[in-house]
Amino acid sequence: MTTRARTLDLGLDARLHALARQAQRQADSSGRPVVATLVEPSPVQDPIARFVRAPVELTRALWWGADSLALVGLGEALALGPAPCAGGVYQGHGLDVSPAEIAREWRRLAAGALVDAPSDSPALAGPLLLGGFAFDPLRLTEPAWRSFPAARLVLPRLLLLGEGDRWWLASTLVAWPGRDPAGELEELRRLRALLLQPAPSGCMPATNGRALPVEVVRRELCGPERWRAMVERAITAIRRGELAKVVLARAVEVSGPEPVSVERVLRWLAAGYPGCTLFAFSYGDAVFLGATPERLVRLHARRIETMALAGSIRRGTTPEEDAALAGALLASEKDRQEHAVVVDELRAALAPACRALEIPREPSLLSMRNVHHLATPVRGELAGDSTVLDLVERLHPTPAVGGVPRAAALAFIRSHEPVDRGWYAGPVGWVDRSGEGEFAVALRSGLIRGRTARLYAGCGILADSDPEAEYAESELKLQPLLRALEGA
Ligand SMILES: C=C(O[C@@H]1C=C(C(=O)O)C=C[C@H]1O)C(=O)O
Repeated sequence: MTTRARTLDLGLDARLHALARQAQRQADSSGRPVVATLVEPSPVQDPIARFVRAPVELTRALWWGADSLALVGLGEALALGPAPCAGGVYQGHGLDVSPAEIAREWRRLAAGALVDAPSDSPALAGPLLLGGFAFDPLRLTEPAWRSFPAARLVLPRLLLLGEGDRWWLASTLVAWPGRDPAGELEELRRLRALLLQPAPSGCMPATNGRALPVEVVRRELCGPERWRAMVERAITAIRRGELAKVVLARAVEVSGPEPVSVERVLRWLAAGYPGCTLFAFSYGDAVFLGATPERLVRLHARRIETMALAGSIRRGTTPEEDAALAGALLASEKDRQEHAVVVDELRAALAPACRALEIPREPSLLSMRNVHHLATPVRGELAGDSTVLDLVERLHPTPAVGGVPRAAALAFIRSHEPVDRGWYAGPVGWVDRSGEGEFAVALRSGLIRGRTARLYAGCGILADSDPEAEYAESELKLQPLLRALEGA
């Protein structure tokens, strides 16, 4: 057994070496960086354990979709987006890099990539970017978001990929023109040795437990008074015809005497919100994470899938009350209108990029542990050669998180919301080397740094919205993370 394992390792090492040399030759002759990835089967992994137990100074990413695709990115072979200043901090974040610009850069890199993969590995097992974008690149000014720039898509050195019970490991290096690849190879070897130890088991129960056990202090960053004033201003602007809909968000900060257990938060969310996409990005000293019900866009086998998600109501405490509330949401004129605005915008944004769009006429109900939503799936077939990043460029921000008209809504949010959204409500996801992938809207999310977690939630505002009711709705949307932190 030992001999076999050693032979296998030596074989892998030789293949990595050969790949690095070939990449270096290609980089030297083309004058451009060349990505090289080696894919191998992996034992079954616990994605949350892999994410949280890697050294904190490493860039780390986790994506665990409702369809059970799991991706864990560790380390950074390369990052696309604005370059950081000293200490990994982004200053004067005006540095806007759009999804389409990232798409262009990625196309070039992916086209020249060298991949050594077993024939039975899935197409997306290879070089792949994981990351996301700020909600509004023009607004990123608060120090809380200092390690999260307008855009950051990372090509991890190590990528663990799981589909059902099959797992793969992709090890990636980048050969730079005129540079010796030995350093890159060495770093990759070091990480493999460090990270591929079996994860210690039995440290953490699969569910339960509070992430901030005692004496949790809650601080409103946009309390009821401030919220009311902001919503009333929005209603006035809507009645004046300056905009049709705007989504306004608030934030709370909770802190305790000890650092937040990111592992507990993730396990709580995974157990409580199985229909949602679990995501987490650890950059510098902060982790942005959440469990979102909202897909921004998925591109797979040239099929586009997105959804309109808008219109919300609380869950009932008895089955009868719950059914009555669901019925009331489906029948609510206001929520239907709020929802239709999103469907119309998705249709308009996607029509130029699609051959045919399938959109049901009636919304259906999507129910989470804390809320019911109105949802309409939107599907189509890609007409041109757009990547999923180009589709993100077309769609973000949808009126489910921005508003209509888009520019007026963004301007309103920028000048009235007291708290910088950072990556909340921005697109987060992944793109593979063929340009396919998936992005979600980073809702039901929070930014965790040390002992403090900052949580966000928002609501769509129309002419006849009621500030108190919307405040209560935003409180519902804070529940998944609040409960994870404070206990149920
Ligand atoms: C803005 C959020 O949610 C969005 C707004 C909704 C609404 O106004 O009904 C529903 C779902 C989301 O598209 C949030 O969760 O923070």
